[in-house]
Amino acid sequence: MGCLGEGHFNEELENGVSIECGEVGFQEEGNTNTAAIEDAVKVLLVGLGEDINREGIKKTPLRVAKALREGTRGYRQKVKDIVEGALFPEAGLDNRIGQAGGAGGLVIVRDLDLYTYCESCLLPFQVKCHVGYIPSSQRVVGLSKLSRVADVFAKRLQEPQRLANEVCSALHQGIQPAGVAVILQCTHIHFPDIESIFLESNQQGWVKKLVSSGSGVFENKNADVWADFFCLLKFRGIDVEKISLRGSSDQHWCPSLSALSAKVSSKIEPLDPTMITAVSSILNSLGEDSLRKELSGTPSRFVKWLLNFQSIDMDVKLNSSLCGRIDTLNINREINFNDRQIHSELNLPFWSQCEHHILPFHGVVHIGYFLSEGFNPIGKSLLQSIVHFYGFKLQVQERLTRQIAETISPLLGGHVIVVVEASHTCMISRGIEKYGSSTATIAVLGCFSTDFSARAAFLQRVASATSSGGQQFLLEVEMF
Ligand SMILES: Nc1nc2c(ncn2[C@@H]2O[C@H](COP(=O)(O)OP(=O)(O)OP(=O)(O)O)[C@@H](O)[C@H]2O)c(=O)[nH]1
Ligand SMILES: [Zn+2]
Repeated sequence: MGCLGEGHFNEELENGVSIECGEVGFQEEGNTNTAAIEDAVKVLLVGLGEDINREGIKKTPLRVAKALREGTRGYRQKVKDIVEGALFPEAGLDNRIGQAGGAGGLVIVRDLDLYTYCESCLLPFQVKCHVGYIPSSQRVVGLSKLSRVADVFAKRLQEPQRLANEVCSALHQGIQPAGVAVILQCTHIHFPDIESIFLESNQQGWVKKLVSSGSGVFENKNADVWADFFCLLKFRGIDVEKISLRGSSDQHWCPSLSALSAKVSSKIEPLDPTMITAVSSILNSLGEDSLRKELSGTPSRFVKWLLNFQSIDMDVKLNSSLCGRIDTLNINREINFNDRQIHSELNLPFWSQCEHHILPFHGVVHIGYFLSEGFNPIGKSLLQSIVHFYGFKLQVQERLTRQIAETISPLLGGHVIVVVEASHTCMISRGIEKYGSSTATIAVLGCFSTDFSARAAFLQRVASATSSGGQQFLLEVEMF
């Protein structure tokens, strides 16, 4: 496949793996590309109707440019340099029948967490990577290099099967083993259906795809050695035996290509051509060819995704919902503290876009309130609309939490608690790369701000409805 030594640029690498070329010109080229991406991001922000001098997003173009350069650094890395210096002699079996050590003993590294950019929509997708190889010629490779090589190809615009093939092929060429096997469990964010999302909230979830690639003795999909690989994965609770080793024939791994998404997106066309040109110029600045077949629709798909967060239509929807609501309610009545019933609506999904990095963050909102006398409970669909209204914007989580609380508070008499739980792609796919991390924020208004027991009662209700985390914590405390 010609992956070994492949790279569009040979500049100094961000992860310090290899410095192929110390020429000053490459640094300058990097700066020029970063500046070009910044300019393009400004065009996108303006297209979304944002004020690019607003405090929260002033630095966003630079952050996005840095994130994209970092997320595609694989174009500037060379596999050869990574592997070559880390091949170590290791004995095989001495005059016995069998395979072991540097001559035939299967080695696998499991659960490598990677992030890569989807070439169809430019959103990051998560990859759990398992790599195996069978050493030959009495030599083994440094374990970390399996991960580093996988990362070289993850840090490019990718599609799952191609990523698996490229990692497999590059390792095979670099190590020259008896065979290499790669299994990837890929998880792509789902695209919200912005039109119907107000009607049904069942828009959570992920698109998952499992792919594999094998070389040498792993080329035969029925080889016993694959069974060994699967069993070693099972030790970690990973059951991939049912995967089609011939590769999935799913037409649309990326939700942006699905029929539903196309239908939804068609409703927010026509797209601003300057935004599309801006995304094309970003692709070129990253070292890609925006005319490459697989990338030809990517700029418009990315712009369509972004326009979800313009939320013009939803202003009207929310205002009409709220006006209708406020007309039928009395405002400023005291809460009946004798009846301490906390009304709650848990797990309302939301989608948002981090205004610092223009990357998705999404999760659920839990709302609790005391109903003041003379007020009526708010139905789930109105709460969900409010959540979506403040979600579909360039946001930060604290502001989202506050805005939801402030909006529903006058509709209920002022005693409201709102908890937002979210995964931030910018915390996971880039920068600090805290896989599995999530963020929770709380806003408390009225008596929830002073009455600890009311707060605790609501939070306990959320804990028992959503996970067993609370119990685990108690057990840990008892151990001390
Ligand atoms: N408070 C808050 N911070 C957020 C939210 N979303 C993203 N961020 C943070 O915004 C900050 C931006 O920090 P900067 O130092 O300007 O940008 P950066 O260099 O990309 O930061 P790193 O993420 O640390 O690499 C980061 O710490 C992000 O984690 C959010 O909803 N709320
Ligand atoms: Zn995609």
